[in-house]
Amino acid sequence: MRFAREWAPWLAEAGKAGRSARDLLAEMARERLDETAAREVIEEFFARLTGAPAPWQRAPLRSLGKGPADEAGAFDTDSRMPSGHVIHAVDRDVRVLTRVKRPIIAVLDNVLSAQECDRMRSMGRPKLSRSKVMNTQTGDEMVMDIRTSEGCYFERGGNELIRRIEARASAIMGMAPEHGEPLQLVRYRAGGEYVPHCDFFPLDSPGSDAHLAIGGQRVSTLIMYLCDVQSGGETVFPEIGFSYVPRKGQALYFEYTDATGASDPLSLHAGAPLGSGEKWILTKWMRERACVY
Ligand SMILES: O=C(O)CCC(=O)C(=O)O
Ligand SMILES: [Fe+2]
Repeated sequence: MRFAREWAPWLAEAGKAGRSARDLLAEMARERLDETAAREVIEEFFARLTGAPAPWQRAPLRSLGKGPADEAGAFDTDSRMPSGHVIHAVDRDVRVLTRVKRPIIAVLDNVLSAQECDRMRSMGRPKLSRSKVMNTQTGDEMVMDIRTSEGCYFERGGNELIRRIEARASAIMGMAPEHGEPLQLVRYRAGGEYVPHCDFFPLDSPGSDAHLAIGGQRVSTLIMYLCDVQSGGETVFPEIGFSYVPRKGQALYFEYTDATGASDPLSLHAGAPLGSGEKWILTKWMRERACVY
């Protein structure tokens, strides 16, 4: 392919310098190259010259404000979430309590009323079944020990309450509701957990393809907490030593995929084992494009 040949000398230099695939993509984007074409060239370069897949997800962990990640413009973009201490989320003023710069995280208060939390739990209770996770090889959803909880989905726009919560989530996350996956409800019981994982689909796993085809990569997550938790059950970000203790009506927003499609490995997170009682969460994931199911 002539196009790939033109880029070959530059790619060879970049490869020797150990630059990551996402740095290369960001530079090609600045040169106004079509993103799909650029990704193909990068994939082909790594396959031919190194015999390995392009290291999209193996970006080294760098400190903020220093190093090639920032030169390439990665992760120094502003959050999609509106700025300011209060977000006017359609029918409710949501207060920002805490922000983390990388990975982008915000702790949000007053996202749901106590009655809304209770109603979502009672709507979901009869529909619960064991939670599944994606098999990275096949893309199938499977029950696995790494996620010990029960859950269900609510059809998008399914009723007035769901529409209200979806509109609020969309305002908080700065993405149109059509980019959202259906809301997912999860209940953990004592001992239940979700071991450390990233919410974005790994680009080097064949199982991701079918999921990426629906609306592209996941870009951000909003976890809404439907009850207080007595012990354990924190949402933990082990790479940065950050831990959030669930509080009814609050939410945790985090964002991990930038405009070039690069996803931040520092967004690794977990639902820590629950000590006693129950933990209920309601989650909205946003995709790069409108998701059509
Ligand atoms: O339970 C939690 O605190 C985290 C849940 C989570 O990460 C997920 O459902 O993807
Ligand atoms: Fe997650």
